[in-house]
Amino acid sequence: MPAMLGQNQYGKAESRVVRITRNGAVHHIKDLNVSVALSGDLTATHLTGSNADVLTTDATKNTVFAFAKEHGIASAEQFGMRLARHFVTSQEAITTARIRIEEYVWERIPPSDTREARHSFVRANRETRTAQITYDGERWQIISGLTGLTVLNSTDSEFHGYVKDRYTTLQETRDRILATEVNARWRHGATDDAGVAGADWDDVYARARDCLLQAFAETYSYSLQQTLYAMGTRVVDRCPGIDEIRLSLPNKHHFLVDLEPFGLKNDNEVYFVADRPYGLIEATVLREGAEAGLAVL
Ligand SMILES: O=c1[nH]c(=O)c2[nH]c(=O)[nH]c2[nH]1
Repeated sequence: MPAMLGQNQYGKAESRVVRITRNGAVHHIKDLNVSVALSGDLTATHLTGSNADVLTTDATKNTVFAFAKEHGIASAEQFGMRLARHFVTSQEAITTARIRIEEYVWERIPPSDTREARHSFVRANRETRTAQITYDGERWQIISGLTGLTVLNSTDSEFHGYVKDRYTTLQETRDRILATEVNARWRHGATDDAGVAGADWDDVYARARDCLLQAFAETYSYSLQQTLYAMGTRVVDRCPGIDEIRLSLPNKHHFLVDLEPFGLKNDNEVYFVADRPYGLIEATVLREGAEAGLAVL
């Protein structure tokens, strides 16, 4: 029996689109991972190599970004329906469109004072809390921390004035998204039995976490390095039990999508989220006079 073509589909998987809607100074964010799969009468392209009925996967990705600009994202369901309808009704060969969407939910970071929460967010799934305890029969070393605390500022971040060598292509920016996944380890200063006996570890954790979030939200940033230092300093200043903190912050780059080819203006609204490579910014912040004791993460 000769071979024959069975079920087939194609499209662009995992377009990461972030749509910011600006309501004055108060911003709203939608963050989706969109996968498009189209099917229909695509026998010719598989059997003969003719691409006459092939809408490129590149165009399906562009449609996701252009629709985010033109129509906004009210809900993943509504956005997916709009896309699916578009592909099926605009392409004669396409009879079925399957749009899979993961939505990453963001919550506002509450300010430490009475100001309104405007443009700083924390990813809704909780981080992982970590602890490392070392004891030699006399002295304790307690290192606590967290990984995977994902945060984003949709404005109040600039990056310019850096070295421009032969290989520098990055454009300077006065308004960008600053996003990172906070990985932190902090060392408690008390090392004897008396010092650790009364410690409320949950309370210290909650305070350190709050300090990290609030410093991230409240720092007008000229680099992730500067934001990192502000976050570490806030922890050392406000948590008297903590002598040292090491932060490892991947820069989760959000690039503006060029919508000009579709006759659309991108007014800092539609971003492409790159997952790799990423900048990795790391530093330790120490209480003055304390000895460095944290190994590099
Ligand atoms: O905050 C930043 N720091 C950098 O060192 C850097 N390098 C880069 O390409 N983008 C950024 N952003």
